[in-house]
Parts: sequence; structure tokens; C-alpha cells
Amino acid sequence: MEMIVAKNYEELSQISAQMIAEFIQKKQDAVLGLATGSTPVGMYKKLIGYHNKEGLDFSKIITFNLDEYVGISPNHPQSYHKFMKETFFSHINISTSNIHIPRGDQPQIEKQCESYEQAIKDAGGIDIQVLGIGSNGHIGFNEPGSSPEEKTRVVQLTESTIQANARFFGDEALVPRLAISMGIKTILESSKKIILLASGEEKANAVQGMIEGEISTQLPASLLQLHKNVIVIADQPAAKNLKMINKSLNSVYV
Ligand SMILES: N[C@@H]1[C@@H](O)[C@H](O)[C@@H](COP(=O)(O)O)O[C@@H]1O
Repeated sequence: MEMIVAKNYEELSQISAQMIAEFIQKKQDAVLGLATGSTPVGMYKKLIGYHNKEGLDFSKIITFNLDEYVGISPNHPQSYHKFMKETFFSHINISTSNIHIPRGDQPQIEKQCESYEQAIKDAGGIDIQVLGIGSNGHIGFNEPGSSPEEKTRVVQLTESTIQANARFFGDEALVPRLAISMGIKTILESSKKIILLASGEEKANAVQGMIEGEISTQLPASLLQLHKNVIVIADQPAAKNLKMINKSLNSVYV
């Protein structure tokens, strides 16, 4: 794993956006894996800036989002469809037919999960997968206990994730209990490069475990140690528990 400790959230957003923008400039039909949550919002804003000010072209870009809640429609204010549209897609020149986000409101979810996997394969895999991290170490909605053998599927959210996401729904009771998520296997096998973003002190334990801990399904992000091309970009509060930057890490302080 490569580790970049950014001074603050602003810098984390700038570094990640720049990496993606530079990649897109070289590969105009890049396939991006995208994440929701508050952490990547700054990165999306910077990418919108590159589009507006420097004409960064998204017209051939293909995207696959990690996850969506089950039981809410794309128009629900807290759906990840809505989030992605409002935060990013409606501000760039991406073609709607190139956007893929699981649907949590349709019957035959299992069939849909299979088609999602197939669509990723048909696109040639994911060039850059952006990930956030939950304070319990989840990635996408792969909660503790998720196996590295799991593909896109319906998952049960843990109590801590429900609580963490209650701020968006206003009331914990309104947070869906189920979600569709790309699996760890999907992420590990289909991503050529992974950029994981972590911001804030509440992520410090998860970040430390992911990088310095044993590989364990109890901390799903630690399974990323099995991937050869992962860059973790953490701000100083999220990186504060790292005991040492060991030799296997190519540490870059900016
Ligand atoms: N499914 C998403 C994850 O993909 C995201 O990484 C996590 C952290 O969110 P935040 O960045 O708001 O802390 O939240 C949700 O659970």
C-alpha cells in the first residue's frame, strides 16, 4: 500500500482529484468506480472545477458506484442515485448511459447483482476505484464479517453504520437496514488501482487497522492489503493512530 498523509481535508480532496484528472486526460474512456459518503465530496467538487475551468472531458467516462440502499427509489432524497446526481453527475458532461448505480427498488435483486458484475467485466474492469472507509472498517457496504469471496449482493447494515448514516435521514428509524454492495471480491478483482480516502479522527482506528493490522474479515478494509495497487490518502486526524510507517509502505508526506 502507498500512503499519503494530507495536511487536511482540502489537500486530500485536491490530491485525489488531481490523480483522477491526470488519469482521465490520458485515458478519455476510463472506467471509474465511485463512492458516496461525505469524504469524497471535496474530490468531486475539485473534479467539477477541472471540468469547468480546464475542460476536463467526461463524455466517454464510464462509472460504477459501489452501493445503494435497498427499498428506496432513485428519487429518494437520501438515495445514492440522488447523491451522485446532485454532487457530481449533473455538473459534468457524463453521458447518463455510462452511469451505473445498483437499483435498490427493483424486484429480482439477485439477477440485478449478477448483471452488475457482468457490466463491470464487459467494461473491461475498473481503472480507478475510489473508496471511503466506515469507522468500523467497512468499504462500500461490506461490513465486518464480509468475506473476500463475496461479489455484488444484498447486505445487512450493522448498527454502527445505521447510526453513522442516521445524520442523513434525520432519524435512525428511517435508515434502510439493507443495501446492495459490490463485494470485496468484486473490488479486489476488478480494480486496477484503488484510491481510498479517509478523513477525520473517527476513522483513525480503522485506518490504523487497515494498514498496520492483520488481514481480517473483521476489518474489511484490511483485505485491501491483498491488492497490489492501493493508495490510501488520509488527512492528519485520520492518520494519527498509525504507529509507524513500516518499510512495506511507500510513505509520502505532503
Ligand atoms: N456506503 C458508504 C461507504 O461507501 C462510505 O465509505 C461510508 C463512509 O462515509 P463517510 O465518508 O460519510 O464517512 O459511508 C457509507 O457507509
